[in-house]
Amino acid sequence: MQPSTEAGAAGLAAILAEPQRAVVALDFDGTLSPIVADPSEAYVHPDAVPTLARLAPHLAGVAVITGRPVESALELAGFAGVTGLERLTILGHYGAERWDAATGELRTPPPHPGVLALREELPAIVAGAPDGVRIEDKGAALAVHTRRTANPDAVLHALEPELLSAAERLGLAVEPGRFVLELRPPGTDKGDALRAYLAERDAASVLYAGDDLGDIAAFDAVAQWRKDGNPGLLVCAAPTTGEAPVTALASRADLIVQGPEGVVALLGSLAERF
Ligand SMILES: O=P(O)(O)OC[C@H]1O[C@H](O[C@H]2O[C@H](CO)[C@@H](O)[C@H](O)[C@H]2O)[C@H](O)[C@@H](O)[C@@H]1O
Repeated sequence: MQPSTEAGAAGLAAILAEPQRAVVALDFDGTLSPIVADPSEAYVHPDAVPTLARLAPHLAGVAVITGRPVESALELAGFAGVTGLERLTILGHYGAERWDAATGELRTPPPHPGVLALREELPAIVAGAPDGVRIEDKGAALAVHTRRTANPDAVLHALEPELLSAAERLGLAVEPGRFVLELRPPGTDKGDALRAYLAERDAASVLYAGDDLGDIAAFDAVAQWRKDGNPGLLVCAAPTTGEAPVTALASRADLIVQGPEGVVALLGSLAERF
């Protein structure tokens, strides 16, 4: 798998030349985990964990940067206690939460009062919505999903004004995604999470792979990292559901792969080079 851009080729070359200074950072849903109708029924690609376990020991670190709570990613993927993943970090809730395999320590933010209030209000907001609308209670955030409705785009669009107004009133950030609108505490995004992780690992190169709107901030962080003279590789995991890829990712990616299958194949091809 060859990057289609010079910058991407330089990023890949740097990762291969000095893997012990490279960070691989990955989104979860749509990137390691195939998109399914019900978030609670998500699963990781069957080869994802073994492939990461082969790759990670050669690297400065591997981070899963996700909108999910850490515990959800841990439970769905079974990352804990896997030999080879001792240097894995999960940055959940867009970086507000953190778990390190090395210590098993989970750091969670205090509850945001806006989320506590929204939890009470949200059932009334979605009460008149068509069948198939689901509230996902993520603990530190709440998301409204429309994938299971007859017209997911239109239903999300119709719910948007009331959700945006609740977010503004309660001091929450709005995080759009694939047939989902999430209301969450402000203050961090995947770009902030990635920048901090790269600095902490003293990384000299980075590969970031993502598929959804929440990953744009991480793409921005890698773009800035490259402007600062550091090599990086941007990978877009194109949806395998028939949905269009996120333009802001696909148009800037050095490499476009097909969903988690393609991401895992890429990671496997890297592992084989070390
Ligand atoms: O940052 P991510 O790891 O990509 O998480 C973003 C959101 O992903 C999940 O929703 C998405 O995946 C679901 C399961 O495949 C799918 O049903 C839904 O339509 C997608 O939007 C998750 O449920 C959210 O909490 C995450 O914020």
